[in-house]
Amino acid sequence: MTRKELFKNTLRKSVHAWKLINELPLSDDESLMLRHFMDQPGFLDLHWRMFVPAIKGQGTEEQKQKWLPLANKMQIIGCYAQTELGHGSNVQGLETTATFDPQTDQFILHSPTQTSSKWWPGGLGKVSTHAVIYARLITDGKDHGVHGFIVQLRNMDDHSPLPGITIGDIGVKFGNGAYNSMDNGFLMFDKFCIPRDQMLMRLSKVTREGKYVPSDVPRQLMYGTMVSVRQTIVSNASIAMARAVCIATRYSAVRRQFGSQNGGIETQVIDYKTQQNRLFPLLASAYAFRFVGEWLKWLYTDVTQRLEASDFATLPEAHACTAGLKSMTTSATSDGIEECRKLCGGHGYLWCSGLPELFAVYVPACTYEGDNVVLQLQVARFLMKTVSQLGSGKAPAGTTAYMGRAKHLLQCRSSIRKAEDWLNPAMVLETFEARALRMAVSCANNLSKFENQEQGFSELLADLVEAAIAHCQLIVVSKFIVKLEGEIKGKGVKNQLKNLCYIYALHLIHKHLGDFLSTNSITSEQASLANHQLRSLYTQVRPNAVALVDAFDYTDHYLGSVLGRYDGNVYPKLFEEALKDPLNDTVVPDGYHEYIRPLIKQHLRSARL
Ligand SMILES: CCCCC/C=C\C/C=C\C/C=C\C/C=C\C/C=C\CCC(=O)SCCNC(=O)CCNC(=O)[C@H](O)C(C)(C)COP(=O)(O)OP(=O)(O)OC[C@H]1O[C@@H](n2cnc3c(N)ncnc32)[C@H](O)[C@@H]1OP(=O)(O)O
Ligand SMILES: Cc1cc2nc3c(=O)[nH]c(=O)nc-3n(C[C@H](O)[C@H](O)[C@H](O)COP(=O)(O)OP(=O)(O)OC[C@H]3O[C@@H](n4cnc5c(N)ncnc54)[C@H](O)[C@@H]3O)c2cc1C
Repeated sequence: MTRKELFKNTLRKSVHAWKLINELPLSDDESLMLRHFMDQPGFLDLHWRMFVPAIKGQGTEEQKQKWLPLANKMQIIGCYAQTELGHGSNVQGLETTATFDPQTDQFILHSPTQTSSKWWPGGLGKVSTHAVIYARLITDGKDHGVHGFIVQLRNMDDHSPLPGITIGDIGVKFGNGAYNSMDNGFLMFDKFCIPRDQMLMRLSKVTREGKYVPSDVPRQLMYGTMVSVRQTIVSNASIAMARAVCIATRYSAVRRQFGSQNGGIETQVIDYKTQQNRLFPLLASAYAFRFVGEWLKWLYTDVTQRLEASDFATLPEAHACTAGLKSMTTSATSDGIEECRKLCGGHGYLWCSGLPELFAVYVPACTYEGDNVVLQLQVARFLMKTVSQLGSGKAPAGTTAYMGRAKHLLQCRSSIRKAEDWLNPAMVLETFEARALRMAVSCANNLSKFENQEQGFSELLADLVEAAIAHCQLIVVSKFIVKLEGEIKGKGVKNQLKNLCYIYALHLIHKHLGDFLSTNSITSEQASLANHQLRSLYTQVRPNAVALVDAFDYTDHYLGSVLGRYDGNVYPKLFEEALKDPLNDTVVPDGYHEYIRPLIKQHLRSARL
């Protein structure tokens, strides 16, 4: 499809989905499933996942009563317009202004520079009638920083932009199809006025007289919508990873190369240890991200309930966990999808493998909802704060509880003696805890050598990100282990999940061996025992690998992959797909008479001479 056709088709699908949700009707969870099966980014994502939650989280009761019924019935369509051409990560650096005018009781929204243009918001370019806009609030000449406002963008009769608003699509993005179904947009305000009651005022307020009343709750609650979406992105990572792994695993069982003597049957590529060493950790990651996603959903629900009761104690941890896990899982999933493409050899590069489009649509997850490095630095700040408070009497809680055992973890030596010890949950956990704590403490020690903490932080950014990643990996491993300790129906299933859990943990040890050795969390002998155990786990997973991806229960239609077909009938179907290509509509291609024939004839003439 052309971009215009793709966009229009996405509108058609979205509206059809909305009709089904209402007619059947579907619950929230079922609607989310429908979104997965629709399998295309579109304006509904931003309306439901960001616009509505922003009003719910930051609006007053009156604002919610006014706007939510309209939004819930989709009588208005909204998006989340925060990022600007000049600033995305640095939210405090946004330039759009919202200046209160006491004469008219309105805010005047203005884009003072080109870099202040809103740039990227999904659904903004062509669809949304409304947006939650983030802009600097100015009253009486004083800048109070960034706040949210509900703004109507387009005329409700003919969809034209309202006077004072310039709006459009930012252009084609990475890949053919992929995220191009979405109208990511730009927007400029030219002294555009909105009534005062359209500032989202649950947190802070501007009175009729123009007095700014600051929030009596943490201002970070303004970032709540991002926390909520980051949490869902972790579960989505599992879905995308599982999809790629399903394709690569099934195809690896079908594909045969080498290994035959005297023309006998060749080896299935899945039987090569190198293939297993690349594939099975990804299979394990798909399960690991699902379990950590379930846990994160619980954490998010818990913090939301606490916030409603004005208990803000767990907000920093919820922020660190959502930011860090969003970052870690999306980076691993993007890399994993690309690895799956390579695991499928040349055919993985074909569009009909399903992997190129999956990669193209998935990879912006490393950037949207917070650049992955920027988010790990938030985790690092949280960790540095936690380390600095050790010994102050305030015991670390939640995912940093292990730091409360700093004395032991800083000096303990791993008691792994034989390969099977690497299947001991307590020993594995302690190894990850020791590594994470030692990396964090080492950063904190290095930071303390700087007179200026911020300067030290800047200098040590790369080390801090590594420490943050180590902490996030510990969370994923620990939540997998907790899952195993819970109720799992069927001993066989439990055994398989156990294998995957230890593959996940041991492959991380192998991948980040430098961290584990340099922090003395393990010795090189213990590392080689881990490798030995990993190989043995691969052998145990091998007979069940296809069943473990079948368990994701993806239909062929959803997978959209010739290589990942359930029936394994890959080769005839590759031919069928090839023959569908428009280039094969004619035997002699368009352009033959114009370019190829004259070229060949010229050679023939010169040959005769
Ligand atoms: C192929 C398969 C896919 C299947 C998909 C299927 C279905 C999908 C279904 C649904 C889709 C679901 C979701 C997708 C929907 C939409 C996604 C699409 C588009 C994405 C939209 C966006 O990108 S919106 C824009 C997002 N922008 C960002 O994320 C900006 C990143 N920057 C920031 O967040 C912040 O500015 C910052 C955190 C980097 C720094 O903030 P700053 O104010 O400067 O703060 P600091 O000084 O550093 O810290 C101050 C203080 O605040 C704490 N803090 C910061 N953030 C938060 C927070 N969010 N919550 C709580 N606390 C926070 C920080 O820790 C500091 O604390 P201390 O003072 O105590 O240290
Ligand atoms: C597909 C897609 C959809 C989007 N949808 C929306 C939307 O609906 N609404 C919306 O408001 N926004 C949206 N965005 C914007 C998105 O949220 C931002 O692009 C994202 O937050 C990253 O910000 P940035 O582009 O400013 O990156 P930058 O911050 O400019 O990042 C550039 C580089 O600088 C590095 N960097 C930046 N700051 C630091 C630092 N402090 N320390 C170390 N390194 C640093 C980053 O790691 C990165 O390598 C979308 C983006 C994409 C790609």
